[in-house]
Amino acid sequence: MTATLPYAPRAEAAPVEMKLEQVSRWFGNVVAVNDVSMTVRPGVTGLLGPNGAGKSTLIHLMSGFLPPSSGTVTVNGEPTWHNESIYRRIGLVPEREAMYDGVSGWNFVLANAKLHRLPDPRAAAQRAIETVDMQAASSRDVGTYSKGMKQRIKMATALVHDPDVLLLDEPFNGMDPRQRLQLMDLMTELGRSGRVVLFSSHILEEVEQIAAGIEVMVAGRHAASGDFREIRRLMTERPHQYTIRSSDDRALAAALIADGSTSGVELGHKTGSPLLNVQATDFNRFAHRLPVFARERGIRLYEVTPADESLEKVFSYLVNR
Ligand SMILES: Nc1ncnc2c1ncn2[C@@H]1O[C@H](COP(=O)(O)OP(=O)(O)OP(=O)(O)O)[C@@H](O)[C@H]1O
Repeated sequence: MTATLPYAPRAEAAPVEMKLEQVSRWFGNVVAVNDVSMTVRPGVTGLLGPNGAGKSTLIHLMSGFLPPSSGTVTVNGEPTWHNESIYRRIGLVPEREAMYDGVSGWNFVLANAKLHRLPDPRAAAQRAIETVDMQAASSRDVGTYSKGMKQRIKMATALVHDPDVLLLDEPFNGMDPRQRLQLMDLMTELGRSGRVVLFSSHILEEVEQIAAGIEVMVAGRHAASGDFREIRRLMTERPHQYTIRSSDDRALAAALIADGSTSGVELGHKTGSPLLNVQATDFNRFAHRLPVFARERGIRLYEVTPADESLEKVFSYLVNR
């Protein structure tokens, strides 16, 4: 993908702003998005959340292709739902999309340029294809593309009309490391040029690499918002559960209770062998004190395992704070 962007920067005096106000969306009894309010500004924003959190639904609501059950989504004050003038300002890269296997990449992008009724659809398609570095393969049928190539052609389709807002649903899925870096560069450039670039992911490290702002979604709700330092802090400051096996669990338990870096210590058994379940409230202190206690008391630590490190648990903590 090209390092220099062939698209003009947006005027700083009138920044693009996407606003969600108390947006909910339900499907029958399922509440996919629950009372979400947020403002997304120019630059790269990561929408982080576990599977099923409502990220795809939120992106479709933002794009104007899905109506909110309640609340509003606006771009600079104009509602996105069913608004043709706004469609020209938004580009969407969906996660799953039935692509016509028998159509060439070129024709796929060109068809979208025509749908947008661009004055010179061929020039627009050419520019978008060059931007994602797909010139060499553009005459081949989409059915012969790798997942990463399909992703790039979808990106070209979303860019063809030079949108102010680019929404990408899990864009790095199926990409190799080189393609991933190229896409990250392109997204960063688009963000720098004054565009709103929002992408979803369930991988914190991926989001941290390029997103200036992170919005966290869990179970349909907007759970947290901030830069990656704030989100990291929220995640490390939460109580941590550990399973410990040692040569003297009882003595270790007594020392930990007396110390105050834990809120719960419990002796237990798993598959016949004794263990200690610990809830550490002050993670840094606990990590520092545990080996000191063991050494002072001549206790051997056989195993210290985090019991709740799955991303789902971390996310659910953020929501239930
Ligand atoms: N068209 C639909 N009909 C019924 N339920 C839906 C529909 N779309 C989404 N849902 C439900 O809404 C919830 C949120 O789904 P959504 O796809 O938005 O989450 P997600 O965070 O994007 O997850 P994933 O990363 O797995 O796609 C899920 O419980 C899902 O089953």
